[in-house]
Amino acid sequence: MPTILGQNQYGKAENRVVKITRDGGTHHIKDLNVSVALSGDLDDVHLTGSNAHCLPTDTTKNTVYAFAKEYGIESAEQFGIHLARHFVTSQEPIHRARIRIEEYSWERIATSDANSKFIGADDVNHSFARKGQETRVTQITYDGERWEVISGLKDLVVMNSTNSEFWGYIKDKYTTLQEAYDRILATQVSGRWRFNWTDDEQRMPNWEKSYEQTRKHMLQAFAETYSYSLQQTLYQMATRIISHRSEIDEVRFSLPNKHHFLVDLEPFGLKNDNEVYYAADRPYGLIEATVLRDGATAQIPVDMTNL
Ligand SMILES: O=c1[nH]c(=O)c2[nH]c(=O)[nH]c2[nH]1
Repeated sequence: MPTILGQNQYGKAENRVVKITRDGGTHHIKDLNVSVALSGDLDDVHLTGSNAHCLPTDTTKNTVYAFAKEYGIESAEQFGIHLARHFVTSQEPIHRARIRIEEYSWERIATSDANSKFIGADDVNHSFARKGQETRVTQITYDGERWEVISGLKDLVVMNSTNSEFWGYIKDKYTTLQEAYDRILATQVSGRWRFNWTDDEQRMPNWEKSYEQTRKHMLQAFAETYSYSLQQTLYQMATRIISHRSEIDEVRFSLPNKHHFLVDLEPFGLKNDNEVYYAADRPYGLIEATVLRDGATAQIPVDMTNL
């Protein structure tokens, strides 16, 4: 049956590129999800099996990462224009390039006054929280006598662009992971904290203030901990909450390790000096733990932080 090839396009979708620009101790992040769609003189590719006009999608991916290094990412628009122009002007069969970019915004985590006395101002400029993500959650249980209030948040994405190492771990015959002495540490925080308020007669916490302060202490601990593992950072985040918020006796975190892998740019003659990363989606390490005030008993269900 005769058929006619209609509109067609191809390219690599959802290239997750993270570019860190280091201005002394002050780091700037551009975090993009870049999708490339090319079209042009591609009939033969579909009809005959000849790939003579086909620029591999793998190459379009590499171009995204190489351009991040070579030209930087001033804005998503500028970056997209650069890419689109490149594909159309460098490859004769490619007549049209459509670049779609989602940009994820990050804001700096304000660190505590106490901390800034000990470290230079430069040192606190590498910790970020992703904008517009988190959901605040709470669960209230009452049996006619006692109250249990467990509150928390989920989907708060945070990143330290330095001050994270991971080395000295077990190595067996299946271990390929390279030790890291300066890596990105990023996670999507899901946390729950249990209030010790159980009784109508006791003074009720100021829930709004408690949330705001708990969130603040948690973020400050994330930003201020020089980390040797996400496990260690988790413990610091929870401990900071318990030591500053007397109304909270138990904290549980579920922290996916959002891996950022350095892109190998050497095949393109470029040196990647800890600048251009591939933000991997899955699999991810999942680090979970409960931290208790001394004398308290664990009541937050193990699986609750995964909801
Ligand atoms: O902070 C980390 N903790 C781990 O347990 C772990 N495992 C791994 O492969 N990378 C990391 N990073």
